[in-house]
Amino acid sequence: MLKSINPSQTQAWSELGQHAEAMRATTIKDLFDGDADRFNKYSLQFQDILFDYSKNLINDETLSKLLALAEQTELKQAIAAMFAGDKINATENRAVLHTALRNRSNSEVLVDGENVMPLVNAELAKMKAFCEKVHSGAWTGYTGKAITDVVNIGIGGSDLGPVMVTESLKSNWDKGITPHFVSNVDGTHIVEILKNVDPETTLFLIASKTFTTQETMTNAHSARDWFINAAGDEAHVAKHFAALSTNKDAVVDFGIDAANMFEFWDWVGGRYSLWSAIGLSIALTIGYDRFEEILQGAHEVDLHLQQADFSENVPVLMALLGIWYGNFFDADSEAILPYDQYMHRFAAYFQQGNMESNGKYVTRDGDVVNYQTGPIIWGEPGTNGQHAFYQLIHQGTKLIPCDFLAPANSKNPIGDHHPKLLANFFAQTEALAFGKNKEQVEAEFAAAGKSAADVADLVPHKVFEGNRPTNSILFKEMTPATLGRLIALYEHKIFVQGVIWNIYSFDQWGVELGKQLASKILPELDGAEDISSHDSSTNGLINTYKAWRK
Ligand SMILES: O=P(O)(O)OC[C@H]1O[C@@H](O)[C@@H](O)[C@@H](O)[C@@H]1O
Repeated sequence: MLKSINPSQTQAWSELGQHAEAMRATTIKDLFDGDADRFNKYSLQFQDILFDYSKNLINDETLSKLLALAEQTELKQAIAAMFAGDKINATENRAVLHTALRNRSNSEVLVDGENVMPLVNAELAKMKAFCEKVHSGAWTGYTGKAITDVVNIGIGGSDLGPVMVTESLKSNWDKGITPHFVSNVDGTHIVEILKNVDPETTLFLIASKTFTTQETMTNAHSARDWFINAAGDEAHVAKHFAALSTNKDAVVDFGIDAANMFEFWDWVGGRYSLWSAIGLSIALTIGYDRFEEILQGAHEVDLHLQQADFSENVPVLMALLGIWYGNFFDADSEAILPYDQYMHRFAAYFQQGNMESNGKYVTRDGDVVNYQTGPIIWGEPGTNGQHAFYQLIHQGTKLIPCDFLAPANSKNPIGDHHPKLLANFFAQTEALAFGKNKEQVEAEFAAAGKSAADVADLVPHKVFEGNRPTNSILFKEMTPATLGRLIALYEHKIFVQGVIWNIYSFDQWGVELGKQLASKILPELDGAEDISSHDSSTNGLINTYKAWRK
């Protein structure tokens, strides 16, 4: 159990409040003007990743107060508790040990007195053996052909991680397997995927921690019906369906052989599960060895979180910077902007990671918080975002701290695409920080031969205030290990913030009410009679749907 400490009642919090007032009087530009060494001071290199946080509205005093907040909210103890297998997910009475899944040192990790590493290692060995069989062609479909397509059926944490990782590592798809992902209960999703795969060469992975999720079970049954219809015999299911789950009974009830089940455990949260059997679609697509490299990269970050001084601890700094803007400057969202087309689902992945983890309004004591918790996360790959929503980041009325991410080396280095891409990354962070003031705008007009009087009306529209904070995360190139590191950095940022905000980051009760109401409404959609059991809006929507449906 983590101790409940109200961060807003710490000394550091009140000092940060006063300090934020003082910092409003300065700008990022002033801070750079006053310190030629600012980049060296406020950037860190972790393995092949450069984390530059110098373009933030912070100075040494800010950092020392933020670090004091981490200390006063007992972050160090919380980190130790998580890695030790304490049941820090108290509302579900569970340990939080996605870190054990990637514990490449194989040191003992105890849950209820039992070392879980033998379980983890056995499941990894099973995944490895399965990948080898599929890749070598030893595992065949019902007509003796090798598998060419894998369809992962899952939603939320059983979908977003595998989608994001396989897309990010698309340059490593060299095993002859094409992955597909079905998540939405909208029949369109599965129907469109099934149009492109051949039952003889397709393997379905039913990915669900609980194996009860409505969307996944509905899609899994439709896939099974489609398959049996083509194969003509239920006995062939064994060669084409595997399950990734914690719920063996439900897997067997569904008709999947227990031998084709890849297991994980209740101490793995759904949105932290890509490191587990849920990652099987990843391992099948890029190869098991590369999957292990992802685990290795993440493991390095796990060690870094535990061992590095907080002043040099990348995830801790990322978390503290988020708290600085969210709690002391009222920022309510953060943008994640990867300048890497392969990372196009990275922001979507961390939408779940952040918003399901830290979208909580009660403290660990059950009291309503008196401060902001988890930010809204959003983002699209650069440069597309530049031509869509950056206008608001540059000149809107909202403060939006942004993370810019990019590989120094492209997997597709054609022509001058990559220098152009990176020039945009660098230019955007520069423009956001330093802007363009009135004098600069006027000077530009003057240089173009325009008189001050003629352009006076236009000038305010062309001024960029600047002072928009960004982090820059530059890495050498996208490799499985690098991706593992990047994901783990963001995961731990979320954890650190949850500790400081005194909330439970590893439950997700907020998704339950909608599920309950949907199962109540579903039978009401049968038949033609009008419904009157809800409020007038819900009744009106249901009854209009019934009247309109063909
Ligand atoms: O993996 P299963 O159990 O199908 O859950 C899938 C998803 O369900 C949602 O309701 C959330 O709770 C997510 O955290 C979870 O990842």
